[in-house]
Amino acid sequence: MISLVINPGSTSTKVAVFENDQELFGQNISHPTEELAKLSTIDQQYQFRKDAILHILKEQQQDLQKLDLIMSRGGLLKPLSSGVYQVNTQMIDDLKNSPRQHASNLAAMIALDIAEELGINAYIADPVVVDELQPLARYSGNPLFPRRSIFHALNQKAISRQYANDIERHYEDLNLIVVHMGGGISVGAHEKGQVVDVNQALDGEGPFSPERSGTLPVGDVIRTAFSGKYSEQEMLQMVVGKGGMVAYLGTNDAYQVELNAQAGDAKAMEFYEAMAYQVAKEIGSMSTVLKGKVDAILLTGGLAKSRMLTKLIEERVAFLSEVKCYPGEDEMKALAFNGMLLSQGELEIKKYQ
Ligand SMILES: Nc1ncnc2c1ncn2[C@@H]1O[C@H](COP(=O)(O)OP(=O)(O)OP(=O)(O)O)[C@@H](O)[C@H]1O
Ligand SMILES: CCCC(=O)O
Repeated sequence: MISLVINPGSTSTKVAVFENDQELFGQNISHPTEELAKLSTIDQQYQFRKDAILHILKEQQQDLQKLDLIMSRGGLLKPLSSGVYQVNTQMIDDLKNSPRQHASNLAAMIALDIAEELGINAYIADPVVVDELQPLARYSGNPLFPRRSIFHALNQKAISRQYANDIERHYEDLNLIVVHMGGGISVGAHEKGQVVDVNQALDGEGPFSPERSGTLPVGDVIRTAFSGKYSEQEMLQMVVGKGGMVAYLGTNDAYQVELNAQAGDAKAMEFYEAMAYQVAKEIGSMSTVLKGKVDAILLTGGLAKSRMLTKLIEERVAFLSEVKCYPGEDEMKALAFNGMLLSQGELEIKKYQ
């Protein structure tokens, strides 16, 4: 079974071709801040990402006719249970009308477009809106603003299962704190296979990240929003896209910031320390959700490739439990794996409605 896997992230587009769960070809296309800043509408983003994917496939002489199905990362749909869903027109309508924009909204649209041309099906798995929050986690502080579950569900679940497999236990028997650190950063409390609490990692709360502000002092934000100096769009961009590292240092490239820090740039170094500090605080907070019963803390995502960052985090949270790093993300393999199970009839296809 041959699958095409596509995953538009906030700072990159990943594309791969798998035979069952073995990667035949894979490429991570990075998108610098300046390049993304030119694309203001969802249509422009859609065309840009689709062109990037088709260009790479052509350049690598990948034969699209041999594909059996397309797996893609899910977007900002309504809250859903964990699983695999066939892309349908209802899903595309909801993605197009989503009140929040996010790169992952494009995945199913691009997947369906390519799939229809080839006469095959497209699916999403564990979208960012997987919601397993416990009732107490839904309180914010005002009933107008319930807390929501928007996070890197696909990678957090895949890494958790990989860890469980590594220690020969079942995911459903473990309490884990999983930290995905990419363009956005999510910290999930996994209690016996359910993500019972997680920061709303898109435009809600939690640590700042390469391109997001995370939690901000809310009174100051309201006063700034009503100051007349900024449009709604500009305020939202302060939170997603132009927040965090982009706001402080003007780039979403943490690797470059790390090189600068190592070369003696004190501002870059302090920024890195502050990012680790905020991530560690969020981990501490999630440890109380699990009442201190934490089997392991798992660090994953592009930023987990940085030994410097993971060491800074580890030195603050190692007292809680073992800390393990799974650098990069396993989202592509997780999507391909779901595709393989589907083709073998071992997985239920959920209907999006
Ligand atoms: N070796 C490294 N050291 C430090 N940072 C790194 C390294 N490799 C990648 N990064 C950083 O990781 C970030 C990208 O991570 P990732 O690819 O997981 O994000 P994404 O997929 O675009 O976004 P998201 O995961 O939120 O959907 C970038 O800031 C990149 O510079
Ligand atoms: C939080 C939603 C997923 C992402 O940041 O890319």
